[in-house]
Parts: sequence; C-alpha cells; structure tokens
Amino acid sequence: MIRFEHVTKRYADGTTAVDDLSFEVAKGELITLVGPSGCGKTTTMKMVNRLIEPTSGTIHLDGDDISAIDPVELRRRIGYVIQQVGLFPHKTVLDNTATVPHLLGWTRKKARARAAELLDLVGLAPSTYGDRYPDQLSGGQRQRVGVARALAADPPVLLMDEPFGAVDPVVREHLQNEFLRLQSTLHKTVLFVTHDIEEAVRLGDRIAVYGAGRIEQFDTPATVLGAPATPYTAEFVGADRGLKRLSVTPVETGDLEQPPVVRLDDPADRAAARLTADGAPWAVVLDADGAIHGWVSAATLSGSPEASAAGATAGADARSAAPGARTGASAPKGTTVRAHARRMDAWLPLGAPLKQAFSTMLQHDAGWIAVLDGERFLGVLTPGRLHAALRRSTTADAANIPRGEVALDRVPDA
Ligand SMILES: Nc1ncnc2c1ncn2[C@@H]1O[C@H](COP(=O)(O)OP(=O)(O)OP(=O)(O)O)[C@@H](O)[C@H]1O
Repeated sequence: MIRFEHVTKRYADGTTAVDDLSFEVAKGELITLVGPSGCGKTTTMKMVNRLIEPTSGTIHLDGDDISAIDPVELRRRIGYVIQQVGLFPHKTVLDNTATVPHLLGWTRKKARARAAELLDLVGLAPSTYGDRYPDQLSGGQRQRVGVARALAADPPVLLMDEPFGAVDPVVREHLQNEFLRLQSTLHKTVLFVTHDIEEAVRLGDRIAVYGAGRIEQFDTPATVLGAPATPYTAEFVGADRGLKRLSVTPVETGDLEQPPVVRLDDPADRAAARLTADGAPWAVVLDADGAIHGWVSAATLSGSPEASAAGATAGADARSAAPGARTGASAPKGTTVRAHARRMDAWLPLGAPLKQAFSTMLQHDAGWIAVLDGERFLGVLTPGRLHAALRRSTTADAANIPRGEVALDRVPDA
C-alpha cells in the first residue's frame, strides 16, 4: 500500500533528516514509527502526503508514484491527524468534522450527516458535542474530533503524528484503546508517529524503530522486544522489555497444563480414587455443560479435616502437592464432587496477553487460572507455565518459528 524506495531527505541547511529509507507497509497495517526526537519520523510521514518532498528516492501509494499525483488529489486519499489537532476555533465541532467532505463538494446536509456519524464513532454524541466550539472541549475530546475529521472522507490511509501526545497518560490509554477498537473494524493503512515505546508496542502491528534518519529495526512488537536487532534498539526499548513483552504475548494452548478434570455430579469417592491413581493433589471441576466451576483438592474429597484452599492459592502448581493432601483415604460415601468443590473465578480467554494472565493471578491470589475458549475449558496456566511461555515466545520470535515448535526442554529453568 505504501512503499518507500531509497528515500533520502536533506534539508537546505545540509541536515540529513532521512537517509536512504526503504520499507513497505501492507494494506490495513498499523505501523508505528518510534524513536527519539529529531530522528526523522515526522519527515518520513510528511513525505507521504507531499507536505515535504524527498531529495531522492520514490514513494508509492497503492502502486502509484506519488510524485506524479497532484498533492491536493493525493491528500484526499490520506487522512492526517496531528498533535495540535488544528481545529478551526470559530467553527462548531460538527462543521470542523465536516471540513473535508465539504471541500470535496458534498452537499451541506450530506457532509453534516457524515460528520455526525463519525463523531458517534469516536464516542462523542453529536447531540451533545456537535454544536460546541473547540475551546469548549477537553484535550481528549479535541483529539477525538481530530480523528473523526481525518476519517470523514473515508481515506484508505491515515497519517497520525503523535495524535495522543498532548493528553495525560490515563486519557491517552483510553484514546489508544478506542482507536484500536476503531481500527479493528476500519482496517485503515496507518503510519503512526510516537516517541513513546509503550504506545508503539500497544498499537503497532509492526514497529519501525528509528535511529538518526534510519530504521534500526522493523518488526512486530513481540520481536522488537524479545530480539532487539541492535544494541541501540535494545537500549531504546528499555531494560524492562521482558515485562513489556507480557503485553504482546498471547496465551496459546501449548502453554497450558492439564490437571485432572472431574464433574460436579461425579461421585466423590470415584473422583478421590481418580486423584489417588493420578497422584494429583487437586482437580479442576466442571459443571454438566463443561463450563468451569472451580476446583477440588484430594484432601477435601477424602474427608481430610485439614483440607484447605491451598490448591488454588499462591505457589500451588498443578503438579505440586497441596498441603493437606492425603492420598489413599476413602471419600465419604454417597456425596458428589459438588459437596466438596470450591468456586474459582480466575479465568481468562485463550489469546489474552500474558500480562492479563499474570494480573489475574495476582488479583485472585491464585496459583493457577483456567483458560477458556468461549465457555470451553482448555487447561490451566500456572506461574511456571507463564514463565515458560514467555521464554519460549522469545526463542520463537528470534528464530521466526511458531512458539509450539520450541520444545520446553530448550527453555532452561522453565
Ligand atoms: N525545515 C527544516 N530545515 C532543516 N532541518 C530540519 C527541518 N525540519 C526538520 N529538520 C531536521 O531534520 C531532523 C528530523 O526532523 P523530524 O521532525 O523528522 O524528526 P522527528 O523524529 O519527527 O522528531 P520529533 O519527535 O522531535 O518530532 C531533525 O534534526 C530536524 O532538526
């Protein structure tokens, strides 16, 4: 969709802002350009809509060399959002949003209807905000109007230059989430400039990490964090990149442990015998529909008085013995698992980031959490498995192979 070929920009004073840049962005991809101040991110972006002309090299948009396209016509195909927003102060929010459709010659009625639709899309009710003026909005609301205005003519490409840079971190995270939600339905091709690595990681399908005028690494967030290509990138993404990777590494089925599973209506003595045979200290309990109910310990099933919540609390691993576990004892006759089971609310969907898994474990003070596909129970994640998943994903990303192909024994200390 966007292709840079050996693009260089040298300003009149001799500054080389961008040096022999080549990269390609696929249709529907969101690329974040990240790097320190003055490294050439904005220059890169402004060359796409011809606010800046390259000194040499070519840029293609959807196969067309942009130097052959009239800049005004080109900019109709490209939405542009900047940090200062640049709303017209004397125009209402609705009229600001309708600016581009208006310029394109749409009727006033049609342009305003489209503007109202877009304000709704970015979470600003047109009935409340449409007639306000920009100075009657918060910073975050102004940014939303900026996004709505850029989307008004439905351009296939969006250029966003630190669009959420001027708002506080809480509002920024909110705007980022909203934008991701929008992008998941709109699938625009986006170049997004930021100097914030957290923002770049959170938003980008791929990240271009800039050094002075050059791209040092252009890859997925997980790979940039897990396998920085150069010492410069490693330093830029930060010493805590392992932590950051938790946000971009999803839970996969291969990460899960499979403790024994019993049903609520199973006879307790049979469940106890099963755990004894397996040498397992506890089992996951599912209801009749296969949905997660909770867990039951071998000790509880066998009527041990010291049966405790140990199976679900911190430190308990599906393979480790729960305190109080007693094997070989007989369960009370005539009861079902239901009478002994405990509820367990800590679960997360397959594909959720490891960070969410870790946070759920901490929140529930749990040594394991169930992983579900819809309602279906798939297995459990333990702290040990979470650590292994992180290490395997790092190896997998560095070697560019699926995580499932990295054997656990290739991961020391997992
Ligand atoms: N009109 C200009 N004339 C001369 N040098 C310029 C001009 N515009 C930008 N530069 C220089 O080009 C380099 C790249 O600037 P650019 O604005 O692309 O950086 P950036 O990565 O977007 O920085 P920031 O994050 O601070 O916005 C800088 O050294 C800057 O000083």
